[in-house]
Amino acid sequence: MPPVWFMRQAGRYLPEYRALRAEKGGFLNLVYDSDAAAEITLQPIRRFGFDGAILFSDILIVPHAMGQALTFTAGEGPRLAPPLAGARLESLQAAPKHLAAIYETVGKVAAALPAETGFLGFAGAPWTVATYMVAGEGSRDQAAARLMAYREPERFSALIDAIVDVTVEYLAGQIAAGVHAVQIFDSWSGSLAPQEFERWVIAPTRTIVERLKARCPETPIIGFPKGAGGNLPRYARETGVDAVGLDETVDPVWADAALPKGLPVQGNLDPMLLLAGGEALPSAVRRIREALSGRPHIFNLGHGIDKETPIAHVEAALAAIRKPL
Ligand SMILES: Cc1c2[nH]c(c1CCC(=O)O)Cc1[nH]c(c(CCC(=O)O)c1C)Cc1[nH]c(c(CCC(=O)O)c1C)Cc1[nH]c(c(C)c1CCC(=O)O)C2
Repeated sequence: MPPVWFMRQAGRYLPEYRALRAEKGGFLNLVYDSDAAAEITLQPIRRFGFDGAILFSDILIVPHAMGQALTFTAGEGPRLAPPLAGARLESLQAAPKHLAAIYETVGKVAAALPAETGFLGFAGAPWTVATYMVAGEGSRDQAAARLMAYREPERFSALIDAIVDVTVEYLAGQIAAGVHAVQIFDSWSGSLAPQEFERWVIAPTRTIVERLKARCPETPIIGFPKGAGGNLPRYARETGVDAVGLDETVDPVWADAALPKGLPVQGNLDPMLLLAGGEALPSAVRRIREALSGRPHIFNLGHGIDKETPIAHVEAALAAIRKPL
């Protein structure tokens, strides 16, 4: 049976998360309160016995540490101010002061986790983080960052380099504090033309992997280039990541044939099917497991769990994942 965890397993579909969030008054208060963040990291482990815990935090903590103001307003999504499209990059700093609380959370979780549970740290990939930093908010097509990359490639490159530097320190800090593996989320890798994918997804990811491997050679790195599609084999071969995450649009039979033999993969149940539930759920779980049975496979969703997902559907999926094939 494959080990299993779910992206966004610590979050709003859990009543115990919503209760703590209401008590503490907002998402960022939870992230920077290491007791609360450790508790939330552990909630899905207690309830479901996932094989992996993922640190409760957010990819936008890095831009926050670099000096952008970060707010999460209910119903609006995250905001970073000022947006970098118009601001001076010189205003950015590699200020680790925001990151100390995160390492404290890691230490608390590491001390409390059952011995058999893996512990994942994470960061956003430079491209995805830059899309938020440049626009100051989420966007459908990442137009602001794509434009900046074409119009001002040197300035954009300096931004990517700055994010790479902080991300290497941040991931090494999480590892030193006790995570066992790290995942690099490139949620918007699907919005780039091929050469741009090479330059802004593959190259900076490879730099992070090389620099992290030099410092923490034993720690596995999972790359998750969401939406990469046909670029996945190239990403797998050229970045040096130890495992690749597949989003729900990837046919696992194709991925098994196209990806390097023996490379561990993670994924890729559709979070919408988990939300819908029903008979199709166990059969989809089975198809994914069968397709990936010839290589190391970490079962996961193709993207984060939807906040409306019923607990019973998570339990049904886990039963199917834990059943012998
Ligand atoms: C793009 C991105 C973000 N954050 C993240 C990504 C990459 C993965 C992906 O593509 O989903 C990653 C992330 N965000 C969160 C985690 C925690 C660990 C986990 O359980 O997976 C992780 C790994 C908590 C969170 N991050 C956020 C919440 C919801 C906060 C709340 O309202 O309680 C949680 C639990 C908020 C967030 N954070 C972000 C957005 C766009 C939003 C608002 C939209 C949304 O709510 O889904 C940025």
